[in-house]
Amino acid sequence: MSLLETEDPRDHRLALGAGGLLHEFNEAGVIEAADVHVARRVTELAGETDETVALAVALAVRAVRGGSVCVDLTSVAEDSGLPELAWPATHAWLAALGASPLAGDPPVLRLLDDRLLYLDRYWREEEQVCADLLARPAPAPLTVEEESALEVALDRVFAAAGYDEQRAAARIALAQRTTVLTGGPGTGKTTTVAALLALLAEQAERSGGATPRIALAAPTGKAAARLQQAVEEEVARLPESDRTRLGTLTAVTLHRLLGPRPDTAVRFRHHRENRLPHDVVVVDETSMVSLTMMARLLEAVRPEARLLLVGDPDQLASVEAGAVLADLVEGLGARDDGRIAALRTSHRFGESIRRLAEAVRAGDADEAVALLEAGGEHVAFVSDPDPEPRLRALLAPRALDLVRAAERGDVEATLAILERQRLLCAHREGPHGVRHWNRQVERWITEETGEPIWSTWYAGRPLLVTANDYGLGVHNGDTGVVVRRGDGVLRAHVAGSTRRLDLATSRLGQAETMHAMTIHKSQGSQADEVVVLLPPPESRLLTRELFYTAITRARERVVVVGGPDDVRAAVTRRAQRASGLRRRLAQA
Ligand SMILES: Nc1ncnc2c1ncn2[C@@H]1O[C@H](COP(=O)(O)OP(=O)(O)OP(=O)(O)O)[C@@H](O)[C@H]1O
Repeated sequence: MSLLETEDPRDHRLALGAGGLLHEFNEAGVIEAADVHVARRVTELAGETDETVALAVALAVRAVRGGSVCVDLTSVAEDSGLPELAWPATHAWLAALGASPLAGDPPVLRLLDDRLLYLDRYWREEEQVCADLLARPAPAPLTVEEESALEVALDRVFAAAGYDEQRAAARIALAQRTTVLTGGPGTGKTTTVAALLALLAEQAERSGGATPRIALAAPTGKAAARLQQAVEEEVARLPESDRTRLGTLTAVTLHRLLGPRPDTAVRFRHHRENRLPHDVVVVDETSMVSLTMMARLLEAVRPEARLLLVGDPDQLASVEAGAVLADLVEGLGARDDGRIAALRTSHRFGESIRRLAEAVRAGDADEAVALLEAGGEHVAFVSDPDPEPRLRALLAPRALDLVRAAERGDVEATLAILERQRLLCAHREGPHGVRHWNRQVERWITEETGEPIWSTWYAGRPLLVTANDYGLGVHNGDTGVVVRRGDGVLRAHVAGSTRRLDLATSRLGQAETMHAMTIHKSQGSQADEVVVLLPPPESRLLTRELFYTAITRARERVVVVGGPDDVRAAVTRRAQRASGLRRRLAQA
């Protein structure tokens, strides 16, 4: 079977008129029409006639589409699953690339280590991220008095027993300008952040400085809202002196922090010449940050500001190219001058969810299947050949509760019901996809209420915002629900990153129904119960990172729907992303 299943000669993924190597690789499904077009255009403009170079350009473009920032020319034939194609010999290929005008000045293509081929933009972004990170100066070591004051302060902010791991993480973070704080769900990352902010505020006060300006940010509106709520809860547990020092903290999206510009989506108001004013910048859910966004963030943060990058490197990487958090953990972790602050003990999950997540993270398929089959209060496995009846029993009651509360006009109740459960799918389309299951849930609602759903907008329709609209104050990833107002009019209530919004349905341009959502879109959010619908083993989307991300969205219970083979395939397949960042960071 070819990679893109391009048996149909009219397939849009086949480039018309492509000849030679490009044609062969396009037809085999390794590259798509768009890759071919870019490769032909770029080589034509440069006067490059070597078709192995054109193929390399097409592969570099394809790599970015797949989330990698570069392509490894030494392994691409093997990785493609089609080594029998006419792949150029690596040595000759590298020589052709080295001699190509595309590698000239200004370069279009860049090679790292005679192995990794980049489009220039990503090469430069990687280089910049590496240079900016390593250029951040270490803070001055603490004096003896400061050390003993810190001990007292640590005893205060981590007053109870059982916080040794977090204490150690806070100490690492205080000794560095940039800290990567990692940990799975519920390992106390936010608790550590709150304590650390209190320690920094106290240090500033002790040294006679002003209260530090703190920025809290996350890649999506939903993640920012969660961050804000979690930090508020953890700050509320601190002694009054610390609470007073910290004041009110507000979390925003990274886009908002950097200042969006109407003319471009990849540049911001804050940059190297107009830095962010903050003394401390905390970024949560860093696994979702792309290479481009990390480059923009690092050039905007003042070199002497504290930067705390928080996240779980085992989760899915960003939608756009890069696997920055995992690269930072490995790259900085390999250096003598940068320490990763890692939290490992979960304080929130029921033991069974934690063990399942750990088995998946570690790639232990037997253990994952055994835990699912054993089941329990917090974990359930639906492996029936036709799961629909069990899914209906699981999902229809919540959907109906939503409709009833929305018809009553009870906004608080509908938004709370929304948080109770999520149906997560790997795909958008097909029998295991979001679209199919959204329709299915709507069908169940109709069957149970006897009232057909005629319109896109109905009371109890759960919403997922799919684009930022700064005018309205809604962000991609915000969730909401349609509620009937007292006068009968339907209104869209969206839980935005900083506030609730009550909008006319006609104003909410880009929103989808959210009875089901993709695992990718669920990143950065959680629900009490998560129902994960696994696609069949051959699905290329089904990876360990995807499955781990889905499971760890659950606060109290996870239901996995699929067969043992689907689970095994998910645990075994890795989401590989090519990048040179970890190598650059480790060796610079
Ligand atoms: N050392 C500890 N002992 C007991 N409970 C703790 C400890 N650390 C944190 N907690 C509690 O565990 C819960 C999870 O902590 P926290 O929110 O800080 O984790 P997190 O890593 O930020 O989670 P997530 O990434 O899932 O949001 C919170 O209710 C917190 O109060």
